[in-house]
Amino acid sequence: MSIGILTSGGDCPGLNAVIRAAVLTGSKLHDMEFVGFRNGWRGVVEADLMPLGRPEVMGISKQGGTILGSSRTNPFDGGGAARVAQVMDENGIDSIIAIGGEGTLAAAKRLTDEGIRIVGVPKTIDNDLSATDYTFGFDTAVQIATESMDRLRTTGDSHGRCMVAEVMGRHVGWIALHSGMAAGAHAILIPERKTSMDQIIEWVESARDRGRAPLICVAEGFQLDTMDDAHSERGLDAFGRPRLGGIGDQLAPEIEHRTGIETRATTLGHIQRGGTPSAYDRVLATRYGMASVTSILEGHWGRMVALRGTQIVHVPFEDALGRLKTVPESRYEEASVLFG
Ligand SMILES: Nc1ncnc2c1ncn2[C@@H]1O[C@H](COP(=O)(O)OP(=O)(O)O)[C@@H](O)[C@H]1O
Ligand SMILES: O=P(O)(O)OC[C@H]1O[C@](O)(COP(=O)(O)O)[C@@H](O)[C@@H]1O
Ligand SMILES: [Mg+2]
Repeated sequence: MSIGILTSGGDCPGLNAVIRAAVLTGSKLHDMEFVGFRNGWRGVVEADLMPLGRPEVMGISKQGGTILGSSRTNPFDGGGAARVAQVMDENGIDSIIAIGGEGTLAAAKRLTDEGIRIVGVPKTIDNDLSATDYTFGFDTAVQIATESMDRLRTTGDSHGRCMVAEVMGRHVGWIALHSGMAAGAHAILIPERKTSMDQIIEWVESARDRGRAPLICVAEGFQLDTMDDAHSERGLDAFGRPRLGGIGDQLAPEIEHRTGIETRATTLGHIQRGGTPSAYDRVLATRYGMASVTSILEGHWGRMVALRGTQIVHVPFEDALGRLKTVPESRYEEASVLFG
């Protein structure tokens, strides 16, 4: 049995650990063979394949990124299910493990509905996919953001400055909430909760009045209550979505102007997505990779592996689509008790 693996959408640490685990489990225990599709769905529609045996996956679980490459290609722009079936047939590929976020899984669902044998592995650094408690990459991003804010604090303390740290989080504030709590930020600003400038100033001044150098953690998708859309000044991505980033730079001068505290903003950006995955992410990714092989053996087409508590389960793609896993109000209220 030959299986094709692809990684699609934005990368995150842990993708290689999924690939390694699937290849090792499948080849060791079940006599499966694997090939890699290069650059997500693009490699499928363009029949751009690479060998994926044990030598190719040796030692890669600690490597960031994806050895297969990624893209935001839509397979329906390149021939859809008919083309995918043709490429699989010509290369003797029985089924596909698609590792990706809600976009990748939406494409996978449409292809599965048309008879292509696909199982999914959820991927998002933002941790916003429904139907799974956690996705790999998130823990690493939170760790990097926390360490970065710890560093911003020492320099902020030295100069008595207000430091604004902008973290990833397009639609949801999980990275901001967790890293902001871990770093003891004086305010955490997330896309789920529009907030007024007056409120932010109150938190900043309260921290300053207690002799602290204020630290603000803001998710890139955060909006002030006066904004209609998330801040974007960098054009559109390949899928036509606004590239976010820069809300921290918007807030900093306003905070400085209104409080008189010298304020500096740092956008962490892709630093959060690069480099070696945390141990937690490697374990989760490895378990997902192993479970995806079970999915194939049991013919769970149109389903993805997911984490429920400590168990790996298999859920239909549609459970992960349509509705994002946002930060519940109660989690934000809990954190906000310590703001200011
Ligand atoms: N509804 C859809 N049908 C088919 N392809 C889709 C759909 N939504 C997204 N895609 C394709 O999947 C790609 C990956 O999705 P994207 O949102 O960029 O990443 P992720 O999989 O990480 O969410 C998109 O660029 C697009 O080409
Ligand atoms: O720079 P890129 O690749 O367009 O991606 C940036 C976006 O990807 C994200 O990290 C989301 O990625 P996920 O698909 O992993 O959830 C956002 O936070 C960010 O806006
Ligand atoms: Mg997406």
